[in-house]
Amino acid sequence: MSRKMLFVFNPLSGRAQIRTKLMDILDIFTKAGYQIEVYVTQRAMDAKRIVEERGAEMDLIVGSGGDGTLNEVVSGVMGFSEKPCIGYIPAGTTNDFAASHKIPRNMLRAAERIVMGTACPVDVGSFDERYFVYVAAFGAFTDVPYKTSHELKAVLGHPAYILEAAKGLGAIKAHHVIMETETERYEGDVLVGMVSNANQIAGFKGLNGKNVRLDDGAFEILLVENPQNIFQIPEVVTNLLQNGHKSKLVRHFTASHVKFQFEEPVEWVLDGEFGGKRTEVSIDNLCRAVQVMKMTHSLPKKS
Ligand SMILES: Nc1ncnc2c1ncn2[C@@H]1O[C@H](COP(=O)(O)OP(=O)(O)OP(=O)(O)O)[C@@H](O)[C@H]1O
Repeated sequence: MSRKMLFVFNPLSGRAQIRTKLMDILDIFTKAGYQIEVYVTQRAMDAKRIVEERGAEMDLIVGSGGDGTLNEVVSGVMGFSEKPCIGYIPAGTTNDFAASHKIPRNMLRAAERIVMGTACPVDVGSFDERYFVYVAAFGAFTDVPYKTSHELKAVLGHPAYILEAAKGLGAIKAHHVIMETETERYEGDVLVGMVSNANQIAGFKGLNGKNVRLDDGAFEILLVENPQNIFQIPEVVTNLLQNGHKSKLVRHFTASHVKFQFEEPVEWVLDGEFGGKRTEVSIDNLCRAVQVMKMTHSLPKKS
């Protein structure tokens, strides 16, 4: 009997390249013996809804789009007691999740790896009643991915983020934060905070350490403290972009559970999408909560 697949994709993600790849992707899945049900998302939260409605019957759920679409697919399966495996074909602008998990950006190669791959456990973050697959963040520039228009991303790709970030330069402000993990307490004024399970965030590799384990039940937490004067800014930037260079203003923690408190509601971003405003939030690492299809051995290069 053929296996059932739900294939959900965002037609607008990134540069909308799915339009020229769709036939070949479906061909790869069909040849691998899948009976495919296809859904084209029409708006935000559509991917999560369709996964909740149809996912329980499936052997495999494949999502294609940016990190926001993957977030919805994963959020959709979290309610199932027996979760189907997930496959992911990156089609967004930065594709941080794919980079962290070594999923190829080439859509056809990613599709081949789904059908030939092995189900590998991956941690998921719970953020109150929501979920994230690689990062929950607040503060300066973290809103850039969802504030940048699809039209600009389609034309410029990643540089569209830099243009959007430049618009926000004048509005940077620090938040007074109390953070508690299972072992540590921190209080201070913070420009940017990131709770992540990733090797790449917003296109930057190694922000939260090198070779981060993605199935160990632990988050890497980064807090950038408010510089006392403008002369400290280059030091902070060097620390963030060059792994290994140390700055007292960049603090790193590791934890499975973390709670944040702020003096006023602060906007959070989950996997590049708006995550709501919170004065308090509780974040937990759900160790190995989902299985994602990945290649555990290398494929021969095609001529
Ligand atoms: N047909 C659609 N029209 C408008 N928005 C959509 C549509 N389908 C999905 N969405 C929403 O668009 C948002 C962003 O999608 P996604 O992350 O897949 O792509 P992207 O923004 O191009 O990628 P990236 O985050 O890498 O820039 C998600 O919240 C998703 O739910």
